[in-house]
Amino acid sequence: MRQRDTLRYDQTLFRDREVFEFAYVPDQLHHRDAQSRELALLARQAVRGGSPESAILRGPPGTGKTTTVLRLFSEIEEATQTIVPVYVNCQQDRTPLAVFRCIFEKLVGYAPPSTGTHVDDVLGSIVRRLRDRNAALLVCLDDANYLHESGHLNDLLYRLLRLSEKWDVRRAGVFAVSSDLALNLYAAVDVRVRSVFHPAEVFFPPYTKTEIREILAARIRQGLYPNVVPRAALALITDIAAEEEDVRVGIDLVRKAAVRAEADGRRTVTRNDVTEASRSIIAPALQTRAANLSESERALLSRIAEAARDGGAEVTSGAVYEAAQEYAPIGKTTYNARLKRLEEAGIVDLLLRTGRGRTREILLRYDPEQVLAACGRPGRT
Ligand SMILES: Nc1ncnc2c1ncn2[C@@H]1O[C@H](COP(=O)(O)OP(=O)(O)OP(=O)(O)O)[C@@H](O)[C@H]1O
Repeated sequence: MRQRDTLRYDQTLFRDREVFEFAYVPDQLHHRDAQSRELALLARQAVRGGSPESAILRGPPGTGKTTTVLRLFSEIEEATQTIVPVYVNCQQDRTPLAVFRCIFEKLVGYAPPSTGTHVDDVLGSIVRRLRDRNAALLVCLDDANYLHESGHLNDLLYRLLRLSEKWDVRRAGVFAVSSDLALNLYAAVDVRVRSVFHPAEVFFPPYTKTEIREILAARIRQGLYPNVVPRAALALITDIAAEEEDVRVGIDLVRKAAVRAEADGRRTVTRNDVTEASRSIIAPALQTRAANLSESERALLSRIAEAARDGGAEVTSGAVYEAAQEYAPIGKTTYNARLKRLEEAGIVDLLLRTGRGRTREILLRYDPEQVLAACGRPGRT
């Protein structure tokens, strides 16, 4: 009986909840073939006694950088013992000692003593293990920008990449990951390091809307029972994730919407579940957009959000103008210019309605409470 493929009323909507966990690495990555191939090629240089090559992985948040590396690392681990892939989260481990402790733990199988350990002692143990196994290190420094910020990037890279010269082991490879597009990690290291660090640059562009939909659909197939997320709900989730330019937002929305439906005893997710779930998701794009507005534009946006929150469905330009006058009188031209700015900023849509007289309807693209929070005002208490 195909029990796992059918859903009974007393069952959960989830086939596998782990599929929606933050640390989940899918077996198959979509739309990252080029990057996966390039990184595999760099790692492969270590086969037959060589050393892995280094790379800098750049791309905005949620473009699959970490997942692509972790996927490759688990394939390497299955395939060979002569490359030792080590993943380090530099947001957590920001000093050379902390990073070398991670490497030690991976090689030895347990953590070094937590106090009184000097970096050279840890390094000594690492080198002995590498020699015993005739293995080469391949270290992923995820969020390497934190190492740069803490002032340790140079020192760490220097020690790591010079290991081979000093101790006669195979040269390590480094995959340095950064989602800070304004930071050029290679330019940030000094000449001493550059003499040993020759990274390839691997770029991860934002996913298109179609790509986001395909990634989400695959995740849904894996983690939920069939037909739990109908087409219309997936379309809305895709719209929101594409607007945020972050597939992670979409994955989180699927999980939250399914949890809502499940709690209600329903077998399918509705668009309303998605809208409700989206309220609890931080909207990074909205935050940035609101932060770029002037004080007076934000004040106007707050009036619109209050009207949408309190007044029901339709918010007209005329009504908001009246409400705005109560706070600080402004002329029609200034008002219209500010309204236009809000539209250009991608926070509202202005809809001209013709009929009896011409009315302009203001449609908020985000939940009113979220808009108020982004404007720095408390929401409904
Ligand atoms: N191509 C893909 N196929 C399947 N899932 C993906 C893909 N790309 C990203 N994901 C999923 O999206 C989420 C975010 O991906 P990931 O953490 O790898 O992004 P990132 O670029 O490292 O982000 P950040 O810079 O914020 O750390 C993860 O849950 C991951 O599983």
